[in-house]
Amino acid sequence: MTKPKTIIEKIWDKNVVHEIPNRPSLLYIDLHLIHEVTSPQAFEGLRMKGRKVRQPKRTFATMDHNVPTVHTNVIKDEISKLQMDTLRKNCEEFDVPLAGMGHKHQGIVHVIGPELGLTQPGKTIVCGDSHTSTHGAFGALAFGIGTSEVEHVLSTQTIWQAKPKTLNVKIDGELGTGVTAKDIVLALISKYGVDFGTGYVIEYTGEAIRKLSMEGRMTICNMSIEAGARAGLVSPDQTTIDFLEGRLHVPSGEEFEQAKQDWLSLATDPDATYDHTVTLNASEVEPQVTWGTNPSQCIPVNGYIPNPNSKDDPNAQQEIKHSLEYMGLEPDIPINSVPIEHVFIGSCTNSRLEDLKQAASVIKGRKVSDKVNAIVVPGSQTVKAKAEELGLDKEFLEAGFEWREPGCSMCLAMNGDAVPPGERCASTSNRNFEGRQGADARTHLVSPEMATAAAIAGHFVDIRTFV
Ligand SMILES: CC(C)[C@H](C(=O)O)[C@@H](O)C(=O)O
Ligand code: SF4
Repeated sequence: MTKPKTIIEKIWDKNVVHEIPNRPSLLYIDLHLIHEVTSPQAFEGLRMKGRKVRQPKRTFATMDHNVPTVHTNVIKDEISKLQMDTLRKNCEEFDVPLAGMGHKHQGIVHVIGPELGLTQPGKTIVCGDSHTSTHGAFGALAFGIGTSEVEHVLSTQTIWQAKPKTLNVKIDGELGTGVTAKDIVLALISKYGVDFGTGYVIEYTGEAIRKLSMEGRMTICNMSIEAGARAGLVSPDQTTIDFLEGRLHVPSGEEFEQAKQDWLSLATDPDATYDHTVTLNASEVEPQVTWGTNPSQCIPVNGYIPNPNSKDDPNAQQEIKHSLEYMGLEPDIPINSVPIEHVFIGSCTNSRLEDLKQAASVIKGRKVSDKVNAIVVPGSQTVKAKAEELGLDKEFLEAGFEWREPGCSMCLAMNGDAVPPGERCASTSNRNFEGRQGADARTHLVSPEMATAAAIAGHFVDIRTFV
């Protein structure tokens, strides 16, 4: 009998093209996603060496980080404009398909890959972007790469990669009402820290993961990188198949039936073992809010801002002190008493149709507080169009939210959508680092439901009692 394998090992074995003992292996890449920020030098490198893109059909580009989210054709920022113009020129010259600004499939790279069915189980997927881990939700081995590696993949369709260790993150139990995939991943990082995944590829297992929609699985895999992991994935099952069936780049008819069997056979074998396992009980997870400047500095919504003196270790004390200072927070106060000035619903973590539906469902005829600026930024043109078909745009607009064009937007403020210095934002994105949403901006990561509730109340509020 063959040795039982995890999905990670199965994909690895299928895609390795060359192995050298004790050295990284050469891995074949099935899909290379591209955006405007990390690709210009890579294409320039090809040009200088007189090379072509090896597999243009396995390459797909979009524009996301720099696109304006207000309706305009004019990009004021010189660098943004240059990056976008350069991507367009490069895609034309090298024959790479592009869903650029104005294209009906444009959107955040990690939203459109799955949406168009480019992301499929068993694929190795890379992109010059750390949140490429999102695609792992489909049972793909998907990870971020640097710009020099982007050039390597463009010219060879391969990458040198050390075989990863495997980490089983087992999440059993049932999620309570109002508690979401976002709360699971924040609680996980809060429990185990921002580096428990270092050196590993995570497989998320357990009954709570099985019950999640593909959108919820994407939210969790998206933040694998915030736990230090190279990638995070979920073994494919019927939920995966149902999501993919009928999508633009997914085969149909007989071919789909065959693909389905292949995909399901990739799931981790029952007796496979991992290098390490950690667990979380979903029934104990409460709605989460980050209070600090990394995603592990996180507490349940009814919790209190930590006091540095609660720690014995001087380094831990200093870390809390520093974060509190940046965040302008006093220790020991309830987080739900903290007023906010901004709400951002968007990013590759939480800007899919399901996220927007869930965020809108909290409104119930109420209005955004007059002290809060709240924006909703759909993850893609497709999400935007579908949301508008459902009338979600009107619900948000009537409540006092702004309804914007798709892109990364206030997740990292590269396109000019920024939180002003010293102001506070409840954000559905994945990073609360210093300066992330603008110079001296203060970010609190939450779920889409919690973001809407905060927009209406003007401060954090427990979604479970906000009826
Ligand atoms: C700009 C890009 C390289 C960056 C990343 O790699 O993640 C961005 O998407 C982010 O989220 O910080
Ligand atoms: S939405 Fe944010 S996290 Fe995602 S790719 Fe864009 S900038 Fe990075």
